[in-house]
Amino acid sequence: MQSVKESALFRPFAYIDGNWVAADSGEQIDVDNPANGEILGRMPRLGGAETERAIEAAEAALPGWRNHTALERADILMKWYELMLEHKDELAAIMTAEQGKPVKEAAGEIVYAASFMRWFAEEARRIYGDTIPAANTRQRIVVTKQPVGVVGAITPWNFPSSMITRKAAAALAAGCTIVIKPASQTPFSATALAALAEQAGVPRGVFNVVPGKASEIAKAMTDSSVVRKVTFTGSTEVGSSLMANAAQHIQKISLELGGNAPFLVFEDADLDAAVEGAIASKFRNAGQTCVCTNRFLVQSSVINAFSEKLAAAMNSELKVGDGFEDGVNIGPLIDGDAVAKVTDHIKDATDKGAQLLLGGHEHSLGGRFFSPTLISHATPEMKVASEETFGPLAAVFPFETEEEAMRLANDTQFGLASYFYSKDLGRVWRVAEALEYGMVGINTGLISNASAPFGGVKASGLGREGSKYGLDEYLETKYLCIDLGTNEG
Ligand SMILES: NC(=O)C1=CN([C@@H]2O[C@H](COP(=O)(O)OP(=O)(O)OC[C@H]3O[C@@H](n4cnc5c(N)ncnc54)[C@H](OP(=O)(O)O)[C@@H]3O)[C@@H](O)[C@H]2O)C=CC1
Ligand SMILES: O=C(O)[C@H](O)CS(=O)(=O)O
Repeated sequence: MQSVKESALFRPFAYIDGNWVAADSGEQIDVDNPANGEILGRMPRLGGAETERAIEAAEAALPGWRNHTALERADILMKWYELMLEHKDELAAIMTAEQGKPVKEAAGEIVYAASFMRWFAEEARRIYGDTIPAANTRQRIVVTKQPVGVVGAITPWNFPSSMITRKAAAALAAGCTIVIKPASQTPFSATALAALAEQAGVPRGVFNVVPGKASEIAKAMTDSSVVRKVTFTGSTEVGSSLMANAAQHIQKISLELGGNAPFLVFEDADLDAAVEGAIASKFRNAGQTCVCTNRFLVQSSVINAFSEKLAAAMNSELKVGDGFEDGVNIGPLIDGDAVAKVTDHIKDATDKGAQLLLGGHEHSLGGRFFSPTLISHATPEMKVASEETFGPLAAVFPFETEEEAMRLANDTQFGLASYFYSKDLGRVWRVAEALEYGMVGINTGLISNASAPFGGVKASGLGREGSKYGLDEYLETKYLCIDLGTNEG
């Protein structure tokens, strides 16, 4: 396989108004490979001035883009979709090199990322309005939908492609233009998408990528009255700050933030299915997803059987290593801070009485590799109960009754994803309705897809991405009141 850097999609430049540019200051970001710490490449480190220029370009491109027909926008998104699939392996290799996830998983993310292009290409042609019966014969009431305008987006490192397309595809389908700041640890996946946007015929200025100084770029976005919508995926603390700053110009805002997902196993669950779902929901991206299970809550009568089955599955199914190595399904964590956080959560739990059943330490490969870890006898006093680990740590907490399970599951500031296994129909409805989360996986550990509304409540964010609801985030509703006058002569 050719070196990642030899790919025509490997673009060490920002992308503004259809031009590939460096930073005004000449500054660059060193982007390393999490598997070995080697510098993969350097990306321009842009600041506020360049971001303002990108916003101007997006503003200039807006009339032309919003005046394309929905079919024309849909066709361009479909071309972009086809190009992503055509270049799936190149895009996956770039992602594995900068983010670390196993290349098969990276290819899966490219397919997932592309699915948002297809989904919103289809939705673009179904942006409907209403006519509403007026209270008198002179008037006609009409409701239309129009694009909000220029969008500012900031995206995370853990899904470097799909977190961009989940926003950009919806924005462009609605007729908006967009300026995107990718995570500094994974900017090459973003500029690779820009290279394909060009080939797909996305007009200059419609899709812009500004890697660089997060605070400065974000400030340029929220200080601008031209930017009418800010959309963010990342930590709750950053999301909260963006929401406050978006108030300056009453910008619409969407936030996909942190999580603390419970995974409940009731006594009537299919334990083998629950273990399969546990592996899927806990260890995807080495546990570095906001919808990963953070707490396994297991009814006492089945906790030993579940824990033994989960330990056996982790032992036999999980292989740690470089994401380019065949058979590896647990890559390195993104950086040293991530390793330190997992280590801290494990030590805190065992110091407070948790029992270590598997792993518990950095992997023998060293660096950012971490052994998948299982602990039992976890309690609410432990950090892992209230903080998002964002790594390969499975913590098992016992409960006795359904009521106790609900109390434990909802005892968190977060409300993004949740999961539970039960075959009792009455319990399925009671628990699904009682869980205070935006998303509930029932007898499954994998819930993410473009046709469903992804998002959370409480400290996990605002708004939904994907599904028909994801398009509404980029539309304004306009009410037309038409007076036909009298019909006397
Ligand atoms: N709900 C969801 O889908 C997701 C939620 N998350 C949550 O985010 C956390 C980990 O992800 P992580 O990427 O580290 O989160 P961060 O919030 O640190 O980073 C996310 C993005 O925000 C940028 N950023 C950092 N500081 C600021 C700032 N002060 N103003 C504006 N933008 C800023 C980053 O830029 P730079 O890289 O240059 O620092 C990056 O592009 C976890 O809590 C996780 O749960 C993460 C991914 C998805
Ligand atoms: O950032 C994330 O964690 C993603 O939203 C998770 S998913 O959409 O791939 O499930």
